[in-house]
Amino acid sequence: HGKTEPFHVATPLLESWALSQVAGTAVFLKCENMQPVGSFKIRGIGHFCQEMVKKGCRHLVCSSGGNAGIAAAYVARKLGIPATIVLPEGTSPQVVRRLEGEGAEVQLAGKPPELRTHSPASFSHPLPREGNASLVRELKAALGTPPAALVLAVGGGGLLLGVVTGLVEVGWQHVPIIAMETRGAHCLNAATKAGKLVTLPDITSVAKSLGAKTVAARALECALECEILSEVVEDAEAVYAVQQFLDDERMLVEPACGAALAAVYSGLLGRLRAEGRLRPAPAPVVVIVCGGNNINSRELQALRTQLGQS
Ligand SMILES: COC[C@H](NCc1c(COP(=O)(O)O)cnc(C)c1O)C(=O)O
Repeated sequence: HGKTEPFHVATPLLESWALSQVAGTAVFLKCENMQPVGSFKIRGIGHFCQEMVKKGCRHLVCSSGGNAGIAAAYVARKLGIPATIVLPEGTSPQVVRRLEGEGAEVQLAGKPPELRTHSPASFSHPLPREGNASLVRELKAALGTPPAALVLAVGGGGLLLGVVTGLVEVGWQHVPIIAMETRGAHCLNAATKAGKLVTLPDITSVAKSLGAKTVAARALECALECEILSEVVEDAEAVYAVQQFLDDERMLVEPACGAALAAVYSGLLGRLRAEGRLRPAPAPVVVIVCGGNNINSRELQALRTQLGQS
């Protein structure tokens, strides 16, 4: 592997018959769950780590909810340098196992780590968003014409910022973005309502990967400047979407990703069109399936029981 080629793969843009039926419009899925690290994180963190190593970094340290950590550990292994990943208590055992499998040193922190401190997952740095912008270049290559809307999940706003950067780069800056959060991890929505950054007292959503208490300032600026619809779904809707997606497409993703899929499964897309907040267009709606490793069949069952869905 050349040191400068990106570590991410160009993921499939899957036309989903099932989700198109539910949404009543064409829905295409950008399958970032198929990245070698199980989520889109390889695009931003991977690019960031490569640049840091070029600048002489010899040890990657990343505090993470797990997915950014796996991406950093994967890149560190590929580049032949050590990695230390700081994780919150209660991270899924399979994430710890994968990190150790990648050769990383794992440190379990107390509360979910404040991601912005010393982690490449910090959302203020421009490199992760440049990496995430590669996703939109692939969409442009695959679709040619702009989608009717782009649906994505928001934690600290890194994915959102990367997508905005990519849309501007390919001349699709007018494509509406539907920015999905779960209640209890809705730092962007709270900020857009307040017109300024808001720090949530705690993360109470089961979608721990969306667990940034404060959204990146640049993401709030984007939400106020660009055509971004900030929407919040309940944990129950996100977990229901995970289950429906598993049955519809036979792929298992985290509740964080369920938040994006819930734009379809909760009927939100239809409501936005009915309210005229989303122009009905023949063009497809693209949902970014961000993936995530903090889930398995047993954990999904436990979540469904906890939320009274089984
Ligand atoms: C605690 O976790 C923060 C970060 N996950 C972020 C994340 C997001 C949100 O992306 P963001 O908006 O933070 O760029 C969405 N979907 C998935 C599957 C994610 O893992 C991490 O893994 O360290």
